[in-house]
Amino acid sequence: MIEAVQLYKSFKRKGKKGAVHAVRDLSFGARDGAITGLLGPNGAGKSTTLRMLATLLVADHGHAIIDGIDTAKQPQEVRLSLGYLPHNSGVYPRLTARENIEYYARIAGLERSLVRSRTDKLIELLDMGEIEHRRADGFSQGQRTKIGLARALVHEPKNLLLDEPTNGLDVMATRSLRKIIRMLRDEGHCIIFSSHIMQEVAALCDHIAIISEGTIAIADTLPRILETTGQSDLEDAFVVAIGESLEAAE
Ligand SMILES: Nc1ncnc2c1ncn2[C@@H]1O[C@H](COP(=O)(O)OP(=O)(O)OP(=O)(O)O)[C@@H](O)[C@H]1O
Repeated sequence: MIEAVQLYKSFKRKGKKGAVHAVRDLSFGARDGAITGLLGPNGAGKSTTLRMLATLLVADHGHAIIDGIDTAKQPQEVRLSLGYLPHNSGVYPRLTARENIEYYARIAGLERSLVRSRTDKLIELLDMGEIEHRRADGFSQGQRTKIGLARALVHEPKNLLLDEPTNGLDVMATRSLRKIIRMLRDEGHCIIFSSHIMQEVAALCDHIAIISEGTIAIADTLPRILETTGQSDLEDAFVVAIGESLEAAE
């Protein structure tokens, strides 16, 4: 279970007055055994929110609670139960694809035999055989995303935070990813993924949190979001929810 409670995060602007209010008064929850989609336009605050949940950024105000633990107070403990795919996939260019994954598996404390078997499994699942022994320097966006995903998944974490996980993936890799995410959901994992792709979120998510200008415009199941906004598809509902949220903020 992941809860964001009234999170705020601002960034100072170098050499300028004022700050960018990336996230403001943002609250939502993500259940275990469910896929929660964080859906929002460019610059809405999705990555900033995920980075706070992943303990990489400290909120100015508010709390992020993961399985009852406050991420600001016990970040090390929280990290043990987290898999995180950052927006830029965070790949080490001098390591091969396999080395990138195995390195994370070792950091997560997996035994040597598990490091090998889990890495083998993910390389097969994500169809990475051809790049397994190549250095990541120069990899395409999709190839980097696959490494980032494998690293997020290798220790089979209870909670998964995926920042635009289909970024650069081809059709087959996207299908494999959906299969993996659904399988993990059915095993009881708590999964949050960010996206600005409506079809992807509508197809995969049990719960959707629409974010606009750093705050949650609406968070609910797809049928209830359609009902509340009086629309018949997610794209129209998204436009209505964001418009209402901006009006309320004025
Ligand atoms: N380190 C930073 N320094 C300054 N501004 C930042 C920083 N990180 C994020 N921002 C700003 O905060 C706002 C939210 O950014 P964020 O990356 O969280 O949005 P996003 O919803 O993930 O966007 P996208 O879909 O384009 O990736 C943006 O205006 C962005 O420019």
